[in-house]
Amino acid sequence: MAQTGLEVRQLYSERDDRVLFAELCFTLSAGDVLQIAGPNGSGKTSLLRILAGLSSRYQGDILWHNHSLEQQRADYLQQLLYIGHGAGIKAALSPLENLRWSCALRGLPADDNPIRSALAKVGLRGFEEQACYSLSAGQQRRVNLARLFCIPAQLWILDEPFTAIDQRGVAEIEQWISDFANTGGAILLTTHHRLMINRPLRIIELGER
Ligand SMILES: Nc1ncnc2c1ncn2[C@@H]1O[C@H](COP(=O)(O)OP(=O)(O)OP(=O)(O)O)[C@@H](O)[C@H]1O
Repeated sequence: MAQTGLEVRQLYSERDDRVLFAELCFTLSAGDVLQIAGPNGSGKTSLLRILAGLSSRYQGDILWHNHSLEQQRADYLQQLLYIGHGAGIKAALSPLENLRWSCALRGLPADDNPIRSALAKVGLRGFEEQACYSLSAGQQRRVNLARLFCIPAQLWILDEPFTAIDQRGVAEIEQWISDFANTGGAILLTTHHRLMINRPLRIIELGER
């Protein structure tokens, strides 16, 4: 049976005296894909930032492999790959340099080969050493997404991964999500796009009235 990865119990968060979500409960195990849906401003990014350990604006419990996040924050962050909805890169650096930083921050060995492969996988072969400010919005997004392929993780948390991505790229990302889940990864994501993946998809709707 799949090990319970992430468990959220009775999560509550508010912003400016407005409740974003309350009594939110779910589990996310190996192979699961969970979409957080809801209208603009309903709290999707807020929830993902909480689960990525970037915000403490919540009440309730978050468990990773049955232990509270506080007890094993370092281990959790090492197993987690969070891609926020911003570009998430340094514009003055090249894709290669950006990813070297990301890998170094994760304590991965300095080796350009997996980084170059990751950049090729996201369609950036030939752009490895060009400053990111000279890349298009979609290409910059792809630099950030390349982290999916050079940083090992058990859990992907992806905030609007399809932003600025062309139609073919959208289908590719859907395939990456399916592949990651098929190999035992767990994925939590937000998107306004109707996901087409060959895995069972669970959806939690925030801001339901
Ligand atoms: N930095 C901030 N300061 C003050 N309020 C904020 C901040 N970030 C978000 N909020 C508020 O929190 C609420 C939830 O925002 P959040 O970004 O989580 O929504 P969302 O569901 O991700 O929206 P979208 O679909 O537009 O990305 C909104 O009402 C927003 O105004």
